[in-house]
Amino acid sequence: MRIVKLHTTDSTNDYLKSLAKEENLEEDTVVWALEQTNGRGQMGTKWATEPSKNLTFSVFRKIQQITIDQQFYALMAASLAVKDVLKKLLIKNVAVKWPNDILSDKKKICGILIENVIKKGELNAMVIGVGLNVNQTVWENVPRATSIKTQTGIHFDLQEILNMLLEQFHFYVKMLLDGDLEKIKEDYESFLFRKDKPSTFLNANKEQFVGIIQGVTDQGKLLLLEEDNRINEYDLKELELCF
Ligand SMILES: O=C(O)CCCC[C@@H]1SC[C@@H]2NC(=O)N[C@@H]21
Repeated sequence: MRIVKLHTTDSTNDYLKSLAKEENLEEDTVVWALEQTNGRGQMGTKWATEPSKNLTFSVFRKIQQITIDQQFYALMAASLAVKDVLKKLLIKNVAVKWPNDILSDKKKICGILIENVIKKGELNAMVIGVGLNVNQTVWENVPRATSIKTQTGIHFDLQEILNMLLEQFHFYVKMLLDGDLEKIKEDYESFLFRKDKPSTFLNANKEQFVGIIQGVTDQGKLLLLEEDNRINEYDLKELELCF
């Protein structure tokens, strides 16, 4: 495995995507930056963290092994890898807030952003970007953020946590490649934040409604049991969970 360690870049996802366009990248090439000047999250959000304190990295994976239809499985696999590592570090109350926020004690500790690499006009690979809060303890204007240090009181070596994450990620990628998709989905669903509990959501018109999270579809839509006893599917643009 090749790890490209950078001091600063705009976004490790962008860096890895341009690297993939220029050269024939080997599987599992990792770009890790101590600082990102334009870190991005889902739905056009920003991912800004204190330089050198947290992990911001991206992993390259060929689409030949994980198809575009299975892209959500890569997100689930990455989420499970993060969850396992956090549990090994004795972080409490770890859950995934659908689709890509890993929480500890209801606060966000990690975000994952998967993007496609288009080469010569065709889908070539995916880039799995992970932002994990490790040693940062103070956030300005970021509500509900936490880190490994905040949760444990212990300062961790970033390289050590990265190695743990990559090892665990390979474990789940192997599960994917072995076709054990059901197990990945089952494990992901079992650690969904507020699963099986009545929760309040906002729809695209910002109207409140109540639903009970049942699980996810193969494409990553959220399944909600609603008051009329129907189970409806939602994508990220269509709803927001209220805490
Ligand atoms: O919370 C989210 O919506 C996802 C955040 C993903 C952040 C990571 S940090 C490494 C990689 N590079 C980026 O620009 N984003 C991802």
